Amino acid sequence: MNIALFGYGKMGRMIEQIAQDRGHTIVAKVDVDTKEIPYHKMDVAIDFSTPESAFDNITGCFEHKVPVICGTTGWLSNYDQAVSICNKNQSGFIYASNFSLGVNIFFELNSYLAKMMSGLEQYNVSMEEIHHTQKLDAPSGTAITLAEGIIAQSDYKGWKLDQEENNIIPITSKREGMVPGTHTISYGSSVDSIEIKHTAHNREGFALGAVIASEWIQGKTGVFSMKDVLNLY
Ligand SMILES: NC(=O)C1=CN([C@@H]2O[C@H](COP(=O)(O)OP(=O)(O)OC[C@H]3O[C@@H](n4cnc5c(N)ncnc54)[C@H](OP(=O)(O)O)[C@@H]3O)[C@@H](O)[C@H]2O)C=CC1
Ligand SMILES: O=C(O)C1=N[C@H](C(=O)O)C[C@H](O)C1
Repeated sequence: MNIALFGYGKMGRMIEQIAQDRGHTIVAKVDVDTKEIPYHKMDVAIDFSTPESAFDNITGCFEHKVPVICGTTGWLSNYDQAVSICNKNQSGFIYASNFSLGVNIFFELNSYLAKMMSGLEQYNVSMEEIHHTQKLDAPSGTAITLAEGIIAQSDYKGWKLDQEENNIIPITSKREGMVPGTHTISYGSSVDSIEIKHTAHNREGFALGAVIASEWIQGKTGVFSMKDVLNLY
């Protein structure tokens, strides 16, 4: 498979390594200075760039019918527009706030726990995410997906960063050293607490998931999620 990398930073480099190990070829590394983007060479584009550049990168690919796997976070106010450009051009698209198998299992666990806890008024939920100091967005995309998972199963109406309000999930974002990504969800009452936590030890899981998604989307048109790729129940 011929892969183009949009963004060749920490994730782009890790994806290159894993993709080559799985027999794929990197045909382009696109960054802000790239003058001519060789869409005709690409079977798939993988975007791990920046919140500011992701939308233009992705939609440029759709206009050339190149399917896109996007892991960039912090640009989702334009997600619906990206979906309609994908559909209009009969291209393929998977966005995931987190491509790792472990986090996608954690998403399911989070929904299940939220369903069990809904209606138990003695418990309040809160979330903490910790990432490296170079991260541009807060809260993390993964924390937003986790909050959306809780909201779908409960009476919580939304989430807010560093703010306690009725029916709102408070999210705390910490930036420390080189932390690849740690997410904790806590339900607290006056007598006890329940916590679930996912800790990434490195970026390999994210990168492998993105390459597996790229393999999966070959020959497909439409908009999919990692749930489709991993076939989790
Ligand atoms: N979904 C998931 O599983 C994961 C998502 N992420 C997300 O992926 C994104 C990238 O993360 P990470 O690799 O750690 O970040 P990095 O900052 O290490 O890499 C981003 C790269 O994008 C480049 N870039 C800047 N502008 C453009 C442009 N217009 N087109 C293409 N590339 C551009 C940057 O170049 P320069 O440095 O020259 O500006 C940089 O090399 C983030 O949004 C992060 O949250 C990260 C890990 C997992
Ligand atoms: O920026 C990162 O590093 C990460 N970003 C994603 C997010 O915002 O959730 C995924 C992972 O946690 C690492």
